Amino acid sequence: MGVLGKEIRMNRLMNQESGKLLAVAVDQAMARGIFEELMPIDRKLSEIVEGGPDAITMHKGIADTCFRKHAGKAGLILKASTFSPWQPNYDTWVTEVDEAVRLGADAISMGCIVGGDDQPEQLRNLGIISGQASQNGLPTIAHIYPRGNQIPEDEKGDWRHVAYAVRAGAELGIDIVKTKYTGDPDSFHKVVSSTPGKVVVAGGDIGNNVEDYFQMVYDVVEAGGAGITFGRIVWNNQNPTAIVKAFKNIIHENGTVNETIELYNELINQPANL
Ligand SMILES: O=C[C@H](O)COP(=O)(O)O
Repeated sequence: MGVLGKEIRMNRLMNQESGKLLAVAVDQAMARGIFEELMPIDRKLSEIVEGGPDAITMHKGIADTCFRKHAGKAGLILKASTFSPWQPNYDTWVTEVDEAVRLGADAISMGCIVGGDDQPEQLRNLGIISGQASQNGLPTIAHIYPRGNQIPEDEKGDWRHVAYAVRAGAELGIDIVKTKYTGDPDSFHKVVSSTPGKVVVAGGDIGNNVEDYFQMVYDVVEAGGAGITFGRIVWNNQNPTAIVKAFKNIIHENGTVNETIELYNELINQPANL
């Protein structure tokens, strides 16, 4: 039998009706550099929470200073590592499990890049954090991507490498693995089938239009994915509340892409009720 604390937190994290996860990540400023849209973090967080995500991923300082007023409205996923604009393929520890527990986190997350020279150390870190988190009843989430320097550029989207990444996370006892979408439901189904763990996807850079993202999320769920942890596509949107509600319609309410486009068009010009 598992640890009760972990089961309670997992049930808080995953939507009880759909069994899926809609998380939003606001941890990018330290990892990727300055984004003007993410600088007013207090207001952004309020707009995101207003949309009703299951959880928000952030670093400890932002949690401590900005998350208090949202406690109980959305789950907290504490990010325990970061890469940087100058070391984009190396995630280093920035906190540990005891601090996540003190901050009231529902889960702890760590990044890990596979397929590169630093893979051994990053997998070791993932194995350590999953063991420590388990002992403390805390679920773990890995942000794990096959983008290391040993993988040729044109192979980084290959489903086999993505499957390797998610399987490595599951082998190390990670509860939820977040990775990149492989671009089509068939290959993503193979990824999901390669692991006993839950697989969610990141959003990536803004570039596609929102309709493409609705289709992507629909396909992820159809292929057996457990949901999303999206960052830029949510907080770069002119109305983060509206886009979170739209993604909810697909992930938790089985909405079609067309229904979701209609809903989004209704919501996009409504100001958030902050
Ligand atoms: O922690 C952040 C995740 O990678 C999701 O962010 P993204 O959707 O901007 O890629």
